[in-house]
Amino acid sequence: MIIEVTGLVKKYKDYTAVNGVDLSINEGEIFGLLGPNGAGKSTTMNTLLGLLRVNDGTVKMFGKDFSKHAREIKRSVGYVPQDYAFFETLSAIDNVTYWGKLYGLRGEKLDKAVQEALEFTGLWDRRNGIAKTFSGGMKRRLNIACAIVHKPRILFMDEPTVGIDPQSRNNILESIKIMNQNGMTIIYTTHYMEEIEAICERVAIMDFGKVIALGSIEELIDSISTGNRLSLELISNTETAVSVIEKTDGVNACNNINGVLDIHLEKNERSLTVLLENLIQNEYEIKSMTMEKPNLETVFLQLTGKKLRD
Ligand SMILES: Nc1ncnc2c1ncn2[C@@H]1O[C@H](COP(=O)(O)OP(=O)(O)OP(=O)(O)O)[C@@H](O)[C@H]1O
Repeated sequence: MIIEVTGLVKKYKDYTAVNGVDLSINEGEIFGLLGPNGAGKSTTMNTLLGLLRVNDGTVKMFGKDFSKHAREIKRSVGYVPQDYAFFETLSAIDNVTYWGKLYGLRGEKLDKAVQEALEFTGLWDRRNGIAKTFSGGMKRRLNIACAIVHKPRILFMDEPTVGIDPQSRNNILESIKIMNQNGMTIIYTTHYMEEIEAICERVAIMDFGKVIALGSIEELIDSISTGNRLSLELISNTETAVSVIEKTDGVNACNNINGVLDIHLEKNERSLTVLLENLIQNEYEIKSMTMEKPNLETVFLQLTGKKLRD
């Protein structure tokens, strides 16, 4: 276990933003913190990083109590904040050098580390460019270069893809996988479930300052009772089909949405077969059909009754 958090509480005056969070993170994993805006992800991350004082609870990193060994622990930790952590008026190379120096690197070791961080983030060719002239994607990559120059063992990333185009986002997600393959443990917050599904092994889902579910993506999906969701278009008689479908074994709900039947199936391997057999027996003809498997959004919806991005 590289990080162990027990009973973490963080209050802002009377408001409890993190309310008794327990987390255990294994060395070498990409661990996701998923939750809607305001769930307490950033606050959790900032307390783990020692940037905010905790009101209660303990944090251990590398087996050591953070409150007693903060200085030593911080040398092996990197942080990519949601906001840009570089000077807009400095060049990329000057920014990364600045961060390298803050972590105690000097001389050739510093130069080599700066080059490696800029090469890794694809910014070496633009190293003399001034940060404020960079595109959103390049700025996000520069933020990462500043955070990894000292080669941390644990990297915290707080929504590092906010406000960038899909190509830059994929580029960043790919580089996270490479850093992880090279041995870095990564803690990643986002409110995009697709990002968690793309890179994380395990995820903690947060809502109102609490962890409401924790496990691998498969474990979380297996833990809910919701099955597949079917969108079905019939050639005719859509209205009468609703009651037939609703009465079919294995169907939880059926709604007619502008001529398309939105059907929620039970978590049962046979529910689709039974439904299709019933429709054919009743002489309904199918025009089109798409099926959506349960995902982390479904897990969140079942646990909280609301959507991740409401
Ligand atoms: N400095 C602060 N003072 C008072 N309240 C705060 C402060 N920072 C955060 N909060 C509140 O604490 C709660 C948790 O915020 P936090 O930023 O940790 O959530 P989050 O899950 O990271 O959300 P987001 O995805 O929007 O960053 C929110 O209700 C927020 O308004």
